Amino acid sequence: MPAVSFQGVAKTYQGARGTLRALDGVSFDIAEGEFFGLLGPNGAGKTTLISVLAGLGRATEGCVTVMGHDVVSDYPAARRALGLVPQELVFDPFFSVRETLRIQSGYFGVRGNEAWIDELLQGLGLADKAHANMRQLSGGMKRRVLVAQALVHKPPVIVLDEPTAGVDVELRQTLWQFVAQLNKQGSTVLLTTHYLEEAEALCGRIAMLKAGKVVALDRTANLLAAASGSVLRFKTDDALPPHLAEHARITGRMVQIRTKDAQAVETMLAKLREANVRIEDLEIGRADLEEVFLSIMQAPSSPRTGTAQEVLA
Ligand SMILES: Nc1ncnc2c1ncn2[C@@H]1O[C@H](COP(=O)(O)OP(=O)(O)OP(=O)(O)O)[C@@H](O)[C@H]1O
Repeated sequence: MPAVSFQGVAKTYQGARGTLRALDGVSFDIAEGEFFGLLGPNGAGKTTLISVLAGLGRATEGCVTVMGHDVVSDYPAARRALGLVPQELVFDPFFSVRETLRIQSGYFGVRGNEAWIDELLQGLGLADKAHANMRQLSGGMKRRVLVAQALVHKPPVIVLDEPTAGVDVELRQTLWQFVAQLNKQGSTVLLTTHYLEEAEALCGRIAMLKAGKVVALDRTANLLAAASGSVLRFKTDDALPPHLAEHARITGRMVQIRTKDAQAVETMLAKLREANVRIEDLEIGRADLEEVFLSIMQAPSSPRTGTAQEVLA
């Protein structure tokens, strides 16, 4: 039995400009114990898919289960199997951290879990904040409480919706250490993030969504291996001519250009010289997940799974 199963999931919204298909036939399974990444640009449908999974929104078509429980017909069991760390920070400001966690436990009918609450506070670096009122906490600390709150009932499936958006390096490390440990102990993790280096480091398998459709789904290692070729990285103060700039990823002075092979590197360097682009700190490296992601997102839309090679060719 998969930990999570999406079968033919579609979701439409009625807007001023007609019907929007936010999810369009999404089907995939996440096995028990996987650390699974769900990636996609803004508006791809990630949050919509997670809302359907957590029973916060209904799919227009299709079927979703968590640990075998249908999220509509068997909602309480499906919801209990899930620990959702939402994007937004919403708390009652008058309770302390420990009270907040006790109340959440009560919501799931869990009692006598003080030892686990202590473990959560410890693991998330909140031990000295147990008695602090929620309104006294910084944004980063509140986010830690949000994670603890999602885990009070020891759910077998943990869903993290962009948990590190705008949080500092220390919290990211605490969070990933803690979640990685839970995953090692058997928890299934579904993560959405815009930080592709996090997804590359943590996720065993990744699905990429684009305009409501799954456009890539494979083991992270296979996605990276399929991105054969190299990336030319250098710095420059000069503007690239448009015919070169359109193939480049430019971040300030840093330029990255994907090339197929060694011959293509030579050709690209010759073209840069010809265009009088002075380059500094030249490096030739392997494509990372960000490169893979961008090539897949730029490819013409047609759903493909397990065939990133074709998408990138
Ligand atoms: N309640 C709603 N009513 C109408 N349209 C909506 C609603 N919620 C989401 N949408 C639309 O559905 C599409 C998918 O949105 P969604 O929030 O799921 O994307 P996302 O992948 O989570 O994006 P982001 O990375 O920005 O969080 C978008 O076009 C969005 O504008």
